[in-house]
Amino acid sequence: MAGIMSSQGSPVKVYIRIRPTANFAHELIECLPDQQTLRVRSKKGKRNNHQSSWLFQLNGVLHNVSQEDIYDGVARSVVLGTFGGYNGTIMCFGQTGAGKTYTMTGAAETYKQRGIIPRALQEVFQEVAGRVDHTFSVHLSFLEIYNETIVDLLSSLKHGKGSHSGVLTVVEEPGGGVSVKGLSLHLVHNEEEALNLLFEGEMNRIIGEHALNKHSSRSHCIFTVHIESRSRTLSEAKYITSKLNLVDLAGSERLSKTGSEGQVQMEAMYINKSLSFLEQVILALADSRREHVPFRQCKLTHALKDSLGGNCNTVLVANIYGEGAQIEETLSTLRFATRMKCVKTKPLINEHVDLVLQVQRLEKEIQFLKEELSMCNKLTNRVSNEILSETQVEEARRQVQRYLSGSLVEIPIVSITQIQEVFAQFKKVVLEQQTKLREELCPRNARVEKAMNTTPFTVAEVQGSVCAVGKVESSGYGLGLAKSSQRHQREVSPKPSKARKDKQISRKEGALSQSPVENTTVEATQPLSMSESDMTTLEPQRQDPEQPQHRTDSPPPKAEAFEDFKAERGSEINRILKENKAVLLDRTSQLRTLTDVINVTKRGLDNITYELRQFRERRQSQGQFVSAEGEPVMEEAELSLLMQLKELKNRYRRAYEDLRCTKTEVGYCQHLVNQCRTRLLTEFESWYNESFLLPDEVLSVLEAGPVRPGHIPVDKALALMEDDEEHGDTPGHKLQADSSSAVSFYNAYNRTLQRRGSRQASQSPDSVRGSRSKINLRPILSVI
Ligand SMILES: Nc1ncnc2c1ncn2[C@@H]1O[C@H](COP(=O)(O)OP(=O)(O)OP(=O)(O)O)[C@@H](O)[C@H]1O
Repeated sequence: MAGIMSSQGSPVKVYIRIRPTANFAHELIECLPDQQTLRVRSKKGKRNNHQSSWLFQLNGVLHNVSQEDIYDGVARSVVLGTFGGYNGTIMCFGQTGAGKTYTMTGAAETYKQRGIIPRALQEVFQEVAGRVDHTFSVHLSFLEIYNETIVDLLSSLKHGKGSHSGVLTVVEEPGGGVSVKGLSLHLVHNEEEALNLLFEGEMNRIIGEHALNKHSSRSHCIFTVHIESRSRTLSEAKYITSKLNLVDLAGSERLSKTGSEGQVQMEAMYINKSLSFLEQVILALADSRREHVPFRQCKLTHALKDSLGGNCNTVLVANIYGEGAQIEETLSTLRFATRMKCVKTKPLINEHVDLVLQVQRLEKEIQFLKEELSMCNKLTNRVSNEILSETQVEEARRQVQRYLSGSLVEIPIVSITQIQEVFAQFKKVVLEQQTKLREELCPRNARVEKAMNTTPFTVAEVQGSVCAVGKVESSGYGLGLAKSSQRHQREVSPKPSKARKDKQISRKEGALSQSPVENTTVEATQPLSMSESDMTTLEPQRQDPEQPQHRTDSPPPKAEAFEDFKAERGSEINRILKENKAVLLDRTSQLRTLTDVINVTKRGLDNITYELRQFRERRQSQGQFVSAEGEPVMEEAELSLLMQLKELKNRYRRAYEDLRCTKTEVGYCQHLVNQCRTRLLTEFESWYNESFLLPDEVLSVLEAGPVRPGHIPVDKALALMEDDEEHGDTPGHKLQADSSSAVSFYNAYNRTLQRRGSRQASQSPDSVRGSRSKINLRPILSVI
């Protein structure tokens, strides 16, 4: 048993209660105004020659005091002390008939005159009902010591625990206390049950009749209330117990006065003897020099051992007569009371540890520590042989879902395998979200994609099937060149492009003045791939006055040709590009707006958090208001801030989610724009080369092969011509002979370029530069 000492030692409190009488001896007994001192004078002074009067100072002199006031003034604090874990003893001592039983039990006939015991029982159960944070168990026992024998006054009742049929004996307990072995303990749940037991025990008491008292108690009685309380809120295994001993001692008597005979006389002898031992014990306890206290001399002193010299709050009520006839016994009682006042007890809280609960708690802790250790080992060694069951996997999935939805604050870590599963579940969710997002985005960009898909320049087409030369695609814009016959027909088309017109004029002029070979030579000396300076200036190619006349057959300036291309041949891809750019612009602007919203919301969140922190700090320094229900009370302003914070957090989350989606859209649109831009440039280049740079001979060879003219770099195509000339063969013959292998070569070459081009297109528009030919596309890029 653990104990907490309330003080170094507290003296026993002693009160005097005077039995009311019509013949109060005012000349002998005087209650002084302090209500704590009693002056007693000796009758005629014949026995106490040296001193005719005595002053007895006690804790209170109670004269003409009601039963209620006696309880409040004498007993109440002791009763309440038991709920703090302190044992308490209230004891009535005095001459026979002086009012001990009246004080302790009261007059059974009148409710108003009920004594300390019934009032204490009422108080106990009121407290039990009021202390909802604790559970209580209340047991009662009731014994009498009659002729030096301990009798269980409740042994006739069933359901008492601890009783046995043998002799009841006082036994010492390990903590220094005492208990009565074999005494029955009765669990009671309410005041009524407790009073029933009290009355039952009272009925079993031995009552005798003599001259001074018709209903004289012939025994010492100890009514004990045993209280055990456990906290409902604290899960600790600790609990407290306490005992309230309510002792009604048998009255001292002078046989000459009581006129007792026979049985009653013998009882009186036992009573007087035990009271005499009690006096000796009190003398010993009051004398600090005494080492030995003779508690064991009789059953009464032994049973009262811890009430007198132990850890109790002890109160003694000394009952006296107010009549002159009993002054000798009154003096004797007052002397006993004065000695009792010198006795000190050491009240302790009776705190215990519930061993069963303690073991359970420790087992739980050991289990927890084992798990923690195992986790630690796993983390350190990175070892995990565990395989999760389906239920565990499902649990991990549910935890991740709840965590993402916000209904779970954190996912408890159980094992490495569980952590891995949780990550796997997170990955699953992310992938699902990605797919969903893509599906959501697709309809928005379907229009653009559809347009892209309808155009002929798909990767599959480039890499796989190749259109016949001169074949014009059925949908979208045409690509490649028409057969030379058709080309000539185009010359008379109602609206020839400017570039085409230049080319036609130039070709016509060349045809008049130059042989095909010369013409080819001129073409070869002219830069086939535009130099950087050419493209940077974007100036139309001026004819050098020093150069021969045939130089007039020069291609139109690229920038100009590009404008023509966009207006005609490349109009469809150009339109798509424009649309994509518009969508991109729109999404970028949305992104900017959302970023602004997020930044503003974040600033708002920071401000409110700062203000809330100030509120909290102020509250900590000034104290927390608490409502009647014990709930912390918040100021209206702080509450409003909290609501705002919640709202802002929601807004922030929504905006962030939108931002994420819009960012993805922007990335996607940017990709489409890049793709269109690259394609426009690539096709322009092919068209330009074929329209203005490749000689008709090469074109005619290409027309016959499986590759489209636009897919062969112009310098390579011309190189074919040069090779043929070097070998002295007729160009037409040689080209036709070698065309299949050359075209295969360039076809493959072209595919590689296309693959690289499409890769670069998805990266950046600039990276397209130089991928297909040496033509610098930067100026055109800057235009589009
Ligand atoms: N303060 C009091 N007010 C009214 N009646 C009292 C008071 N004290 C005692 N009496 C009455 O005196 C009578 C004797 O009292 P009581 O039985 O309590 O004495 P006692 O000290 O217990 O005697 P005993 O030691 O013989 O048992 C009873 O009838 C009781 O009602």
